[in-house]
Amino acid sequence: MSLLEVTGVGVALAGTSLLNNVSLNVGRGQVVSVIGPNGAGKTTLLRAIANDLQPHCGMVELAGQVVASIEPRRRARQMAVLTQHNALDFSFTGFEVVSLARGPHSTGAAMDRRICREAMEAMDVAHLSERLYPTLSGGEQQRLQLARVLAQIWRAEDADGRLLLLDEPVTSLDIGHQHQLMRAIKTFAATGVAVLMTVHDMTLAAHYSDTVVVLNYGRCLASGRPEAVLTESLINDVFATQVSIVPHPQTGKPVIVGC
Ligand SMILES: Nc1ncnc2c1ncn2[C@@H]1O[C@H](COP(=O)(O)OP(=O)(O)OP(=O)(O)O)[C@@H](O)[C@H]1O
Repeated sequence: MSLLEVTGVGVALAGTSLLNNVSLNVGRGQVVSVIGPNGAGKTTLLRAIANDLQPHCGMVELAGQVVASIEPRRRARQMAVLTQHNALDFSFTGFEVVSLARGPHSTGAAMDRRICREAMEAMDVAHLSERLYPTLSGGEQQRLQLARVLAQIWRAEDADGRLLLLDEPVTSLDIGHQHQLMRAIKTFAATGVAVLMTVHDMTLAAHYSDTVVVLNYGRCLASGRPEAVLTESLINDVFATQVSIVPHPQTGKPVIVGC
């Protein structure tokens, strides 16, 4: 059984169907990327999984338990969510922002500080500890928020069955930090965490994901290994564009080139 099991989920808001019969699985240690055009339903899917939206049908289970039925504080030790918008106008320091993640835990101040420092090092933001959050650049804020969600589910011994949900985590990041972040996510997943993220850059998704899920008009169109799913015909159809796919010179993984 996979750690995250989404089965036949449907979501409707304001009389409009936003997700229709969506199913997917993410196992421990796996990285799964959801791709699709603007408005396809990617954020809605993450919100339904995080219990932020109530599906009108279907089921979301984490480690065999219906997510909506998990006690909220326990759920916060198991599941961390990076949303697209993380506005914060308080003059918190970088370290204080990351420390917010340890609220659901009772691991003690010394351990919490250590975990926050380790998560900040993983996201290359240790040097921003004393900086005031509102004074940071967009990319620096993004990486700090990433450190916060990692710190929330950092240790396997704090929760059985950890899930990381990331909505467009590489937005605002330069190419160096995009790859550094994706490598850090892979390393983190390897500690037994299931990772589900939305990504617009299909080349990045192909390079770092075990599975790619294609969503359009709230429906799951394809799911599988990146090399199998990311074909020119599927991308051209779904995104109404013309792309070429060439193998990466070192890894052989698909590189998607728009024109
Ligand atoms: N509260 C709401 N009421 C009505 N429609 C909504 C609501 N929230 C989202 N939608 C619509 O649902 C659709 C899916 O939105 P969603 O944010 O999930 O798309 P997305 O795939 O994440 O898009 P993007 O790539 O642009 O971030 C969009 O057409 C959006 O306008």
